[in-house]
Amino acid sequence: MKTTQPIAIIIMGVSGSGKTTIGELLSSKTNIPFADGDSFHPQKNIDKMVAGHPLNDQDRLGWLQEINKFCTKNIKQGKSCIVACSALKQSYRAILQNGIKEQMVFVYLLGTFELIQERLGKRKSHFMPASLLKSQFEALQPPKDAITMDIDNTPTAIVEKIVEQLP
Ligand SMILES: Nc1ncnc2c1ncn2[C@@H]1O[C@H](COP(=O)(O)OP(=O)(O)OP(=O)(O)O)[C@@H](O)[C@H]1O
Ligand SMILES: O=C(O)[C@H](O)[C@@H](O)[C@H](O)[C@H](O)CO
Repeated sequence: MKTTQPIAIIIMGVSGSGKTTIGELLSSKTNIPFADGDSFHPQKNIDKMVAGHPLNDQDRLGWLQEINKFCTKNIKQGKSCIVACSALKQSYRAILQNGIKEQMVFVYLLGTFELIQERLGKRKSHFMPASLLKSQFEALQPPKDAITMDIDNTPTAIVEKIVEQLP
């Protein structure tokens, strides 16, 4: 990292792409605090996903606004933050960036359906069912202006590459 200005780093990608894993490791390497976007969901969103139903734009709106508020608060206080958030559509990323576009950096975790399905199959104790992966890929609009990382690599190697590319 080169910048001395505060930045909000959003680790994005479909469920199971590794946002929490990579976000936590990046946090330990950079000393920038990590927050999991999952913890900003209202209970009704969690219940819906647990029941096997994908969220729609309306369900995600308030959640994305909360994450934008959290990032804005940090930036205003002069602090950087790392947040894991699927941020699947361009319109969602616009909500996240509202008022802090220049200070927000997206890191996109790119992987195949097959690889992620396999990882989700092995993951223990998480509310998000693997059956929702197809809907995640259907909603996904890959970003053009993100630091893009192939997830078919070790977390350590991925995080090293992210650190090299951060502004
Ligand atoms: N680079 C990697 N190599 C191998 N396994 C990985 C890698 N990244 C993540 N995993 C594993 O894949 C699973 C999914 O990762 P993780 O929970 O971090 O994804 P996520 O994007 O945060 O998921 P969700 O959006 O559902 O919260 C976990 O079991 C994790 O240990
Ligand atoms: O956008 C969405 O459909 C959801 O927010 C999910 O992606 C979850 O937040 C989470 O990442 C799953 O664990």
